[in-house]
Amino acid sequence: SGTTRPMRILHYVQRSAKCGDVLSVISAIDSFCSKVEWAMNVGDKKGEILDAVVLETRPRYVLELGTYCGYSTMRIARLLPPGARLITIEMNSHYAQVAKELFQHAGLDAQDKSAEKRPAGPTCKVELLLGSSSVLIPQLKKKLDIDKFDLVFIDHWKVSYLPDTRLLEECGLLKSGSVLLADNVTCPGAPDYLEYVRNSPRYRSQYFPSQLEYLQVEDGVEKSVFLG
Ligand SMILES: Cc1ncccc1-c1cc(O)c2nc[nH]c(=O)c2c1
Ligand SMILES: [Mg+2]
Repeated sequence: SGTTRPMRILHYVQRSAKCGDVLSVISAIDSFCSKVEWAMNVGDKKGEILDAVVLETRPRYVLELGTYCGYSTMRIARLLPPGARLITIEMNSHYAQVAKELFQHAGLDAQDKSAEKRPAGPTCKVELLLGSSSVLIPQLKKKLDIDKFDLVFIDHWKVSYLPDTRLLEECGLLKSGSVLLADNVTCPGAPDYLEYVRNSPRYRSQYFPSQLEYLQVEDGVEKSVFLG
């Protein structure tokens, strides 16, 4: 039945955002999703909290769980210094394809790591992995030569927040001071994840109240520092 929502976002951006200008791509997505059609980007309000946490953490290695159209990937990437690496995992191949095309429009040097034809080692900041986070997380050290993540942005599916966090711990991908930032802990909600990070002695957790993207509905993000 014609186009999908991610395609409509992509077409709007291609028509109205300036090539090579990541800020204009971000604001074009926000204006489309607030004026034309809602979509599950982290959005501008929670996006400002994300920005603040990225700037405060100054991460060199970032993991994002849930790329969707790449809106938060671009918000994070624009604040990272050259040499930093941002790995984003998406299990929906259509979402991943749209994200890649949005990165291209934004002039973000992004690479589809699942593609065969790629130069060895990271030549660019954003590395998009296609697949399930529970399958890919245990492969990150070996396949991508990553040791620990300084920041993890969790924004995929609420039932996966807790198991994937436990997996990150078990795979030795977190170090003392690593920051987890989880979207949607109020809406749609991730109660088991919240219970865990708020009660575990291994985390210091803080809730940032906000609103669901583009709506007047309450939501918030949870920042949890791993204590090792
Ligand atoms: C889709 C939706 N409907 C009503 C209320 C909230 C949502 C919603 C919002 C988000 O920011 C999401 N982020 C990642 N993954 C999601 O599934 C998701 C779902
Ligand atoms: Mg979200």
